[in-house]
Amino acid sequence: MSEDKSIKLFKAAKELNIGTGTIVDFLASKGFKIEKNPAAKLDADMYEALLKEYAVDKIIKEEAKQISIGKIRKEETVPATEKPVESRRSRDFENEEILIKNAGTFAPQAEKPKPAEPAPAKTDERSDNLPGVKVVGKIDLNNLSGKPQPEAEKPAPPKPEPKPEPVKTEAPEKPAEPVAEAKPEPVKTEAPAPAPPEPAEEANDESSVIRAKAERLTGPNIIGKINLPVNEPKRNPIASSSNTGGADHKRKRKRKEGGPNPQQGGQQPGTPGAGPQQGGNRGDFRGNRNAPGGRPDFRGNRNVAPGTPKEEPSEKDIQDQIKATLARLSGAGKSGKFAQRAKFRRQKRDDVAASAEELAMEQELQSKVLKVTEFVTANELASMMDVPVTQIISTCMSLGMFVSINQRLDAETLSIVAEEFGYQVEFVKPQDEEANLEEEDNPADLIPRAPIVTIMGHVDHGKTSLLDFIRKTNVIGGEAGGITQHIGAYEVTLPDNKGKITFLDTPGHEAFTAMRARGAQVTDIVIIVIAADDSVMPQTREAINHAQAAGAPIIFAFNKIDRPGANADKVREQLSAMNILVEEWGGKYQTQEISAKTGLNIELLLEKVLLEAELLELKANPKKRAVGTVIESALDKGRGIVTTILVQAGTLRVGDPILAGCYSGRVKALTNERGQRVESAGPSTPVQVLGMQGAPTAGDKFNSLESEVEAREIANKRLQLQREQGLRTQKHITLDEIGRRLAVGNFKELNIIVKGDVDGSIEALSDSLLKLSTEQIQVNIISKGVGQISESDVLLASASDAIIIGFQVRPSGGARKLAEAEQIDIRLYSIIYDAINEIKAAMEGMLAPTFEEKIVANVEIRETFKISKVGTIAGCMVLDGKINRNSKIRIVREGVVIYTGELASLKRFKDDVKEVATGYECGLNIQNFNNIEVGDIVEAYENVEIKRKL
Ligand SMILES: Nc1nc2c(ncn2[C@@H]2O[C@H](COP(=O)(O)OP(=O)(O)OP(=O)(O)O)[C@@H](O)[C@H]2O)c(=O)[nH]1
Repeated sequence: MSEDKSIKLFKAAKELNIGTGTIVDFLASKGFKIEKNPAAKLDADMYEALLKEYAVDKIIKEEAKQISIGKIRKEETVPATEKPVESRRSRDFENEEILIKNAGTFAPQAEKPKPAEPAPAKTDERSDNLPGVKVVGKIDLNNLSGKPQPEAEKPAPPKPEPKPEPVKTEAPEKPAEPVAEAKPEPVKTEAPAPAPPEPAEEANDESSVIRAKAERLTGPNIIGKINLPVNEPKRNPIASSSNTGGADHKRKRKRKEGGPNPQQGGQQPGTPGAGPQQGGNRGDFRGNRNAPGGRPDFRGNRNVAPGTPKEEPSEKDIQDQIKATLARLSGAGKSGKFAQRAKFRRQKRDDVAASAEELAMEQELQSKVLKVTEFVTANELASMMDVPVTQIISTCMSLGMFVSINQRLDAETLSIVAEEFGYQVEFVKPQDEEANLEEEDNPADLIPRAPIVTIMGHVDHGKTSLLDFIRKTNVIGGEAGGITQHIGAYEVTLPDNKGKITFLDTPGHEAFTAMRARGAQVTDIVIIVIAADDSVMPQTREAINHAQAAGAPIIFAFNKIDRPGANADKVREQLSAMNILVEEWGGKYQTQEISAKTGLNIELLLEKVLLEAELLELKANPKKRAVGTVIESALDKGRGIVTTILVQAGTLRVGDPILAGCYSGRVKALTNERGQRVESAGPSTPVQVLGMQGAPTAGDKFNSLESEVEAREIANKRLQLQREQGLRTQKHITLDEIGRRLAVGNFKELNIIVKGDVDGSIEALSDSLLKLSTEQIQVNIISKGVGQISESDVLLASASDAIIIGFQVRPSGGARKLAEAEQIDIRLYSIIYDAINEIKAAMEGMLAPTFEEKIVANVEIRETFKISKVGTIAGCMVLDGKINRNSKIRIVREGVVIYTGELASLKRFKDDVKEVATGYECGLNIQNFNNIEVGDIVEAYENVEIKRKL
């Protein structure tokens, strides 16, 4: 391998427009030994052999670049070229798919090379056919990049070509137009490129060789200016997958990618159908970035990417970059990916001064996955994808949506639009972004914590009694009085320092099912109360399901065993029928027979809870910033928003900045369930917090943060998202839904604004109201919140035709006046069921009434008289009821209705009367009906309006 005459494998590949794998294979078949390393050098013999074999490919490539199709045609050139073209074409068919894909853009160059690549046998034919063409060989593919490359010239010793790159750029564009005119067969499109190959000089000789087919290459040629192949990385992996001896497809791909890379890069992104401009733009964009980069290197093994500005990357560079690129492409595990990225960047820094940052950005941009939260605006999406926002808007229009620049798009639209531009969308929830809110635990800091217990069960089975009993009787060492405050959770200490248990005081009312479900999520252990004098009821099953879904161990408390009819075994049996086997029967579920009323065995029950907790090995780290769950939040007259939270880990202290749901704040004061001020609250401690700036929802995660500013920022972000989501989910109904409603007819909506004192009640009330929705009336809760009914609530109600329901809250003075002025209905309640019932009644009032037929009288016909011009007159007796002159009537003869109509007259003696009551005689005749007979019954009826019930 002499220094000067030798040429590196990748350069030869580039020059000859074939894959390195192909070269290695070919050389091996000719008895040459060469490594697969792209940096391996070929000696003169090898290169000559290659040249001989693959001259055609080279020529094709050159032709593609330099042909100005129009001229060529004029000059003719058909004869010589035709043959080769055909042979190529036939080969091309195999690659058709691939070619077609590229056709849109760089087809000309890329395709041409492919045909040549296939089987070695074919290449032979070509070389035979194209002896004259060989002259072309001298053209440097390197020039494609637009810069004359000295190296390129060197490598092509046989025919050094002075041709500069500019030729290439021009060539592609020109051909485009001619193609359109040319209108050769579609298949040939690719062929044309090869034909026109040579530069000016060669053109003369080759002109004969060139075929009209060149036309096809036209349109897409935008390529010319692009330096780097954008998609190369993707292709590369594919190409690389095919090793040296690979099948034809593989080679073909390689060629496409390898040879024409610079241009292809630009085109690839765009699908064939896509506007060439777009594709080209992107290509350029990326191309530039990638140019220096690892992509070419990635190929390293087989094809070194053409047009790499870098000089001879070292082995190590190549290997590193291959790894980095592979990692990027495979989207492998984050850590790996990041590590690779970092490495990749570092290398760049060394190799290409000042390009490190650019590279990082490039990589971000290369990534085809957009991480977005739902509802990014059209403009943001456009900038993320680096396309003009107008394109986003027009894409949306094509989807039938008219969006403005700043309009936020929902998840579905985002996905569709991004896909349209070749991107994938990954939705990131704000929580995900904030995953680091909680500090990591150091195992050494973990200490046991009290279990958190929820009591569930069917209505009236004794949950409240049990909670009350525990609350009242468990008094911490000597303190008088039990737990007086109801804050949604409380902690009890068992006598003799047996331990502590935290109870979630979730009511068992049906309307609170939603809350209970949440309760189960923070709950470690569930006590399910079943009245022993009753049986397993629907809500018992529901409770069991909730607990099992939450993966919480269950302890059954068979309550009311003080009652005579109590039969705990019957309940055990029913449980076993549900596949729940209690301990006494060999199962795993602990049970305890208790009486919540007398307090019997409750201590034993609590000990079993502790036992269960012991098995769970509940631990938490009290040393970190507090993390917990909101149990309840309420508006307190003197204190503002009072939030009960359950600290699950860490310690909450007065002064801590806090974040819960969409609200932030700073702990002003902490109080326990006894109303006592405390300075801090550790794991498993329920505590009331003053200082939140808004009322979070029960079940929201609670965090204490380092800075209040950070908390506020996150809260604002969440609030914004929530508002947007609320807006979106509120009033938007689908066309289908509208259609369905129209079909139902008389569809009505009842918009309600719910305000209340306690978050839990608001939730429960809202849920219950929503459940009132029927086919005819849709209930919408357009707003709900803790606090006084404000003027803005009234304005909202006015704007959306809503009524306002206040649960344990009152309107402000201003709101009251405004409501009067706006005629907004404000209803105030203290009992959830009252609210529900009244709304239900109101909804019934909204329903169009139905009419029911009511028979008001039966009249027997005793005599008939026929009077000319008047018709048949009947003498009758009112058997029952009262017949009215305006009543509708039916004639019933022997039990069969023979006519339905109206009275023409109703008389008592000779006088017209309005009505005749039971037991009186009367005369009547019937409109348009004279066929009445003695013995017929005239049945008078009315349609009575019946109010509909829901
Ligand atoms: N005899 C007897 N009565 C009990 C016992 N436990 C509860 N009760 C009675 O059963 C009724 C219902 O008890 P609650 O504690 O209100 O039942 P609950 O499950 O909380 O009912 P909801 O709150 O409506 O879901 C009350 O009248 C209690 O006095 C008990 O152990 N023995």
